[in-house]
Amino acid sequence: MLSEPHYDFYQDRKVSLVLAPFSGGQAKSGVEDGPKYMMKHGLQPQLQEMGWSTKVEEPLSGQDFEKRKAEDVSDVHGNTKRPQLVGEATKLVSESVSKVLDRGEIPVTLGGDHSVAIGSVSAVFSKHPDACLLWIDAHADINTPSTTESGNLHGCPVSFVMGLDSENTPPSLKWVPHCLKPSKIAYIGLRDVDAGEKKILKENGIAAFSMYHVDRFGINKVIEMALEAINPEGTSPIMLSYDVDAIDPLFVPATGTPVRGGLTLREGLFVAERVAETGKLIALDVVECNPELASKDLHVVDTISTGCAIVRCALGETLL
Ligand SMILES: NC(=[NH2+])NCCC[C@H](N)C(=O)O
Ligand SMILES: [Mn+2]
Ligand SMILES: [Mn+2]
Repeated sequence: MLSEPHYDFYQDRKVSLVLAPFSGGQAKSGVEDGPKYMMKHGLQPQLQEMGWSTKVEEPLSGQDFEKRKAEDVSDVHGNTKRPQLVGEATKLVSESVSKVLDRGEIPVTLGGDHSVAIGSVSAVFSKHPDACLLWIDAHADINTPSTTESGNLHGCPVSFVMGLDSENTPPSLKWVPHCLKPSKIAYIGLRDVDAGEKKILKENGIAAFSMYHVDRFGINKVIEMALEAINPEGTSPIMLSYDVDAIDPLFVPATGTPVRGGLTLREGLFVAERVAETGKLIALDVVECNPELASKDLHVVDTISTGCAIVRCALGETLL
């Protein structure tokens, strides 16, 4: 049955864009330019046009993470790469998102690679323990320091906020609160999940909807099943952590770990629209836009305009 759309979280229409130009969660350069490109594309005036008051937070300004990434090869812990950098950057992001929430605004964290979600998710769930999390991604990003094969921490954010394998947490990430319960996260768009991650998903009974489920049931049904799993009463605030590689590389080519066979552009935007319709959105991440990986200018435009469209759709562009 179709329930009436309600927009209680949109009454105030206040948003803060939290710029998180950080690439240390993976090896490639360029993903740190995501926020700059999305701002240049006009995201802020677009949101203002929609009636949102829009502030900008830059928690990483004045830091030299990119320089340190290039120079410091000794920043490793076990198999994980650059834990010191990731620990510092995500803590700054977390403090910023926390401040935004205290002001009663919706934090929109613009990555950067997906490790920045360690910061945003930890802030949101510390403040709203009753919240639930929709993770839209080709990947599960739930590797632990023990299971990660690449050592890239953008493949691990969920395990840190869940406190999995905490005995192997690098010291620099010990500040991260274990604030997310396995019953409060659902995935949509999965199609490249590591063997170790599959085991974790199964053992913890995590709601995981792959591209198979999207084809089998259709995107609307999948979103409703995902929300039913993590938010059965329909009353919880919803955080949306959106990795643009969930959408097929035909539409979003400029991203670091593209996987074919993804969501269509419309399916991808529909997820954001459907969350907007609940009126329960409290926080949003849009991550992994890497303009440097485009092989032609049009690919930059495709990728960045999709990133901006996800933000607008999640904030009700096509509904209000
Ligand atoms: N946020 C992302 N794009 N993550 C990709 C992760 C890929 C792989 N599972 C890894 O752990 O290295
Ligand atoms: Mn991904
Ligand atoms: Mn991801």
